[in-house]
Amino acid sequence: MTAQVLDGKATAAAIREELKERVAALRARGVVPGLGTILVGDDPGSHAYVRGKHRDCAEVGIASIRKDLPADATQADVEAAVAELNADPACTGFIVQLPLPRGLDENRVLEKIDPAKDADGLHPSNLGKLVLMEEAPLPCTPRGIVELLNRYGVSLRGAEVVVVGRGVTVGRPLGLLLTRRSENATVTLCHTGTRDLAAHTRRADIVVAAAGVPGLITKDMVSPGAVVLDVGVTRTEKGLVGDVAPDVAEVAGYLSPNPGGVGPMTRAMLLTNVVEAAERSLS
Ligand SMILES: Nc1nc(=O)c2c([nH]1)NC[C@@H]1CN(c3ccc(C(=O)N[C@@H](CCC(=O)O)C(=O)O)cc3)C=[N+]21
Repeated sequence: MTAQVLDGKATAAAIREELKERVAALRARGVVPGLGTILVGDDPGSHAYVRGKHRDCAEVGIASIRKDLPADATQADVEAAVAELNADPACTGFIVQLPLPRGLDENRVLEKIDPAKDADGLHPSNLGKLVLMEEAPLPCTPRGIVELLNRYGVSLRGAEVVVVGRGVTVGRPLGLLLTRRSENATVTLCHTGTRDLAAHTRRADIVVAAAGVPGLITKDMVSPGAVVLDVGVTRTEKGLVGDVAPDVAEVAGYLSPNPGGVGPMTRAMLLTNVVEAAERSLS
């Protein structure tokens, strides 16, 4: 048996096609959605991600505004760039590319974003709304994971989901998303302090690997037919390596690969957040 691929690349392309129509409808009513990005420093990976986001915007008709700051930018410089995008009417949503260079306080920067323009759903008041189950922009990677499963008809209702990784951008918000009444999954959030990781993953209907540890999830840790999503990425000399060992495909029922899985979905959800914020501004 070999797992069916949860193709994030193709699914994201289909979502972009749908967004094109929504953007055209907004433009017809005089609203041009605009995504801003703030990028600090010269990490090649971060530059590649930001380039990709602007390319996606061009494809669907979203305007984009780019603010690139040097590696030696101060906290005040970054916060000033945030203030400019908050005040810019052409920017309907924006992100601060993470991680910021050492010495800059990410949480203090994220707090300065206008929550109504928070395209990443990472402002503390939007994360708070997720806890409160109030409507708010959702973090892009967790939302992309749920969307990918929905589009392949993988049911979350009552499913045992093991999330590996407790990061603020993936693991923690994903746990909150999956336990909403609309998803109704049962979530176990595992992390580096988990005593017996394999005992948890073997019981799971769905395993989400978002730890950033290359090859962490091996074949023996996955129940036959389970759904496995590889979210973690590590840059090595041999290229990008995910958290899921390749032979997991021999036992899993569905596998979201990396690359080609959740990464493109994350970008598609960023565009979706920008379009939704622009739609909300009309109603
Ligand atoms: N404020 C902020 N928001 C983010 O959403 C954010 C961030 N900072 N910092 C970094 C992480 C990482 N991330 C990815 C997005 C797309 C791919 C993606 O499309 N990857 C392609 C491959 C791209 C390649 O080859 O490098 C794929 O998986 O097929 C990967 C990773 C968003 N992040």
